Amino acid sequence: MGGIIEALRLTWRAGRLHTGVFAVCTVLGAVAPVAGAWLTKLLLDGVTTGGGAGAVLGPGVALAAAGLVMALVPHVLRYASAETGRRVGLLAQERLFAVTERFVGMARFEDPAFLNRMRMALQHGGTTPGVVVSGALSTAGAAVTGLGFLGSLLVLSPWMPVLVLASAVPVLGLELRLARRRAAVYWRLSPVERREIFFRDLLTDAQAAKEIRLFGIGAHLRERMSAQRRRADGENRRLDRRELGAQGLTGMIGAAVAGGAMIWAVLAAAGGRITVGDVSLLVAAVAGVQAAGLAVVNGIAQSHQQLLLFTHYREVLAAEPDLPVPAHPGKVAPLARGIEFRDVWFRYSPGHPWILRGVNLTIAYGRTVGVVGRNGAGKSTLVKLLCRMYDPERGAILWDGVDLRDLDPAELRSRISAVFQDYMEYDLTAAENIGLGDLAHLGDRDRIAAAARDAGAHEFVTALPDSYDTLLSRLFFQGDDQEDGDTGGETGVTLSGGQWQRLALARAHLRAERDLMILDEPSSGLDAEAEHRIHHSLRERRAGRTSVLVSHRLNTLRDADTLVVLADGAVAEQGTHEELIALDGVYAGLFRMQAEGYAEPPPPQAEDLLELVRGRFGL
Ligand SMILES: Nc1ncnc2c1ncn2[C@@H]1O[C@H](COP(=O)(O)OP(=O)(O)OP(=O)(O)O)[C@@H](O)[C@H]1O
Repeated sequence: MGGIIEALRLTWRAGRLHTGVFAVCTVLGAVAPVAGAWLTKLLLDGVTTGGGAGAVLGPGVALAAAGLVMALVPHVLRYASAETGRRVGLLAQERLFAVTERFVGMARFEDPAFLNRMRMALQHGGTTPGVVVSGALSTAGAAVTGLGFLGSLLVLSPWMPVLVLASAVPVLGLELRLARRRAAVYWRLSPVERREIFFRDLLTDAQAAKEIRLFGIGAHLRERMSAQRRRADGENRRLDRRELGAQGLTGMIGAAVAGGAMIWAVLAAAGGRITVGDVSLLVAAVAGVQAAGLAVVNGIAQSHQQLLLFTHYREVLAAEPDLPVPAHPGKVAPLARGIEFRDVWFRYSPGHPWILRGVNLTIAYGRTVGVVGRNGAGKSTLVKLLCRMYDPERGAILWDGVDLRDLDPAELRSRISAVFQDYMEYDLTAAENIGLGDLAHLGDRDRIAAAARDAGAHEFVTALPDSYDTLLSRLFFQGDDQEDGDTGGETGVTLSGGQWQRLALARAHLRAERDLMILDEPSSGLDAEAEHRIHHSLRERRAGRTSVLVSHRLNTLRDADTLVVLADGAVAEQGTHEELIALDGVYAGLFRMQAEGYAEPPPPQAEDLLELVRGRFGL
């Protein structure tokens, strides 16, 4: 019931005028057929009883008017219904995405069950209200038509309406069962369809195209995509067959009732018990009641099915926050003392292994902390916890002594600038790619260019065809949003990996005056010269600022105030570069290994080369 009320409320909010037009047209469309049948009877009786022109003129004109209404109403109804659908769809989508923005952390976006529900909510949240409203209105309209015809039948024979109504009861039961089954199948198929979409996107993705071609996995992926489709088709086919059987049965019941009524009417007319007009009325009434009954049943069944699917939309809207936020969170003051990890334990879910097992770490105000560790040691996890994308399971992270959980997450993030390891590449212009780092400066070209200069991006951006206005995408046409979608135009350009990374850095630089700068592998894709230049500018910008740097290139972290080595979920070593080298532990080992790797190898001897060639060609 709550679902119906919410669906109706959503429709009303989306467009009162269209909902009103919808209702009025439904009533007109419902009354017109009954009026038409009665007017036809009056007309025929007027002709057969020889009442003259006066007896047929009135019903004739009224019949023409009813015909006009019946001709116009479906078109207006279709428009009102489509417009209501569009408005409700937009409103429902906006509400859904507003809810996802309220999720403070990332866990929801990594939860397959939630993603399934979200997909169902997106698919049905916008359509259900329209279907329910049109279902309710057309059910009400059909009920009016049906009652009108039932009354007409009652005038002709008392048992006829009972017979016709009785034949509708099993139909309703069957349709409701089918509706429930269909809703259950949709839910069951949601992950299957998400997988199919995944393979479909992969097969048309420019980034994936290289590997797909080189590894020759196109047919394999296509088969996996088709397998998902076949599975969904199989379930839908079974359902359609059930529906076919059920509807075939109900159709036969309806035809038998209509045929019986017709025979009775013809015999009654032959016996002189009813007039020719009565026969016409009876035929129209039986067909009308049956059509109305079917419309009522379909309306109820469809609304029932849609309301079952609508529960996903309601559940997403009612979803609890993923991370608790106090009703009156504390203000986030500018960082003055520092950030402290106090015995932080973290795993991604109770089913996942512990990633951090009691991390104790202080990031003092104005200092740079470099974080080092092997792949999977938990460095990026630490960074995400620092931005409160997740909460520690035990222990706490303190901002000047205040637990992050007691602070307003949006305010906390407004004090942080970051380049994540998996930074975004937005299919937008170069200026927007940088400007998104600080929306307040999205239109400030000077600041954007300054941030680009600091990140070593200005030169290549100004060399692009439209400089900062160049669209960095091969998915859309330049200026796509102003032109017709398929008229073509200039395609955008795409950047190299290192160039994208510089843009991500520029985005972070745009908000560089924030209290904390986090750089997770900011130079992994840069050439040696760019890396050198960028680290030089980072060093200058970082001076006196609090920053956390994560990198596997240990020489870029050498001058950090503190180096922290993460191993086995905890801080294994901590100190300056010199202290850790003197300690001769994990860091010293890693540093030596890299230094040796960078050292010039001895020139190969002729004998070595010969050996290599022999080995390669099996000589
Ligand atoms: N969203 C996630 N859900 C579940 N496990 C995750 C998630 N993200 C990371 N992990 C796991 O957490 C561990 C630590 O990952 P993390 O990305 O923090 O490591 P890292 O030290 O940054 O590694 P790298 O040097 O390779 O970047 C890994 O074992 C990884 O599989």
